[in-house]
Amino acid sequence: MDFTMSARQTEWRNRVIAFMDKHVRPAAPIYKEQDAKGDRWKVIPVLEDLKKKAKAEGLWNMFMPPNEHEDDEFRGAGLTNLEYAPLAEQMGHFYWASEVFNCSAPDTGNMEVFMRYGTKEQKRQWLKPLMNGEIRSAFLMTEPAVASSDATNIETSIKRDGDHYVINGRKWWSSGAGDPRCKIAILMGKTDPTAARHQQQSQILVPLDTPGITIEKMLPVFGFDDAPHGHAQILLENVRVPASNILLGEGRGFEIAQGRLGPGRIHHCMRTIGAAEEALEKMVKRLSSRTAFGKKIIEQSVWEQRIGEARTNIEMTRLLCLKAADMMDKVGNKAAQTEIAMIKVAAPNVALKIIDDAIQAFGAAGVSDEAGLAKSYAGIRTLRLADGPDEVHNRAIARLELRKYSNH
Ligand SMILES: Cc1cc2nc3c(=O)[nH]c(=O)nc-3n(C[C@H](O)[C@H](O)[C@H](O)COP(=O)(O)OP(=O)(O)OC[C@H]3O[C@@H](n4cnc5c(N)ncnc54)[C@H](O)[C@@H]3O)c2cc1C
Repeated sequence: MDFTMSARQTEWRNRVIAFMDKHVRPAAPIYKEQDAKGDRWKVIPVLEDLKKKAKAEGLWNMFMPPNEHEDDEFRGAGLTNLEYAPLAEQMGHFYWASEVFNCSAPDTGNMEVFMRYGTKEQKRQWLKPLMNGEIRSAFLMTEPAVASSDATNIETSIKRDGDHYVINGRKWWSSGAGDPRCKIAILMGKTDPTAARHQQQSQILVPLDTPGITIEKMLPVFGFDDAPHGHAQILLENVRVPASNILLGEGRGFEIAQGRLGPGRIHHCMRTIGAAEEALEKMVKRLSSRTAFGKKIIEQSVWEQRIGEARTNIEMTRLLCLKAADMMDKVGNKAAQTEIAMIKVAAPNVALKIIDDAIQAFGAAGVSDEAGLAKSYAGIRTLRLADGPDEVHNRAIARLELRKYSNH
């Protein structure tokens, strides 16, 4: 085991840190101001400016793994998961920063789907503008009517009709669908309800301007609308798309879902560690600057305990995250399943405790929008649900653990 960063990793990390310090951090108040002004569902100008700068510096599509298909037309930065991990962590210091580098969800997962499973034509039509940061995308799986953490429950129907498929159903928590640049959705639904459980579902491309699509409402997270990205509830009524929009073929939805979520989950975890670091820094600075009951608040031993635990937990979580990333590179996403599940549960829980302590350290300012902590808490809290709730991942971990002792 070698815990030192490679020269390449260090170089990329330093470049991202320099960009964050020089461009992103100073732009945070501008982002906040532009976000607050006027329409909620709009393009935020400072973000577009930052995207141009990042692209010009080659800090672009860094999440995209080395191109397995050797297709030059669709090549990202070519970093491994292990090389990308520390970069995503840096982006996680601001909830909107990953988009600056064209590394934000759900586009990253969707781009990987196009990369792995799309036809050349589908790649040209959708992957290219996504890679250029010109459009955005959504992933439509979860449904209000069923427990969607078990994806076999998904009910939206996808029926073949001549040269087309016709889609009917209601989706919700379709992240990113509020953005005016969001043009394409990857939808999961049932093509054959009579097939074997894991062969009933398929994934299909649905351009969001197709007739029959209605955004019924946007769903807030603890009162935050997460604009301009947002989370939509979408009704699909007799939505007709060409038969060629099906990905990989009928009944292969689960196979695609498996491929999609490995890297996507771990990107969230890496960014979550960045959010925890940001909260810890704010906590320490705030406590060092205020006095109560005759001494600096930070000198109260309870804060030493909280800060000590926070640092230890961040280090443990980062190591687990890097281990999962390394395994994905070396033995593949499937073999790294348990590590991915472990970090998927650990990262948000660790970060939430730290953010909660930081909120406490700020007093009442912590629960307002003054310190950015309330928004951070709300965002990270959703990660105990999004991409599957903690219980489902713990179940997978526990099952492997039980198997170890099944002979006894
Ligand atoms: C902010 C946010 C963004 C999201 N973005 C997207 C998106 O872009 N696209 C998309 O398709 N979905 C998205 N989701 C939806 C998310 O993936 C689902 O909410 C999640 O999979 C859980 O499904 P559910 O809400 O239907 O909960 P349910 O399946 O109804 O589960 C409810 C609860 O039951 C418990 N539970 C479930 N299974 C077990 C078990 N085996 N053992 C013990 N307890 C269990 C858990 O506590 C779970 O939280 C998003 C969600 C949020 C909050």
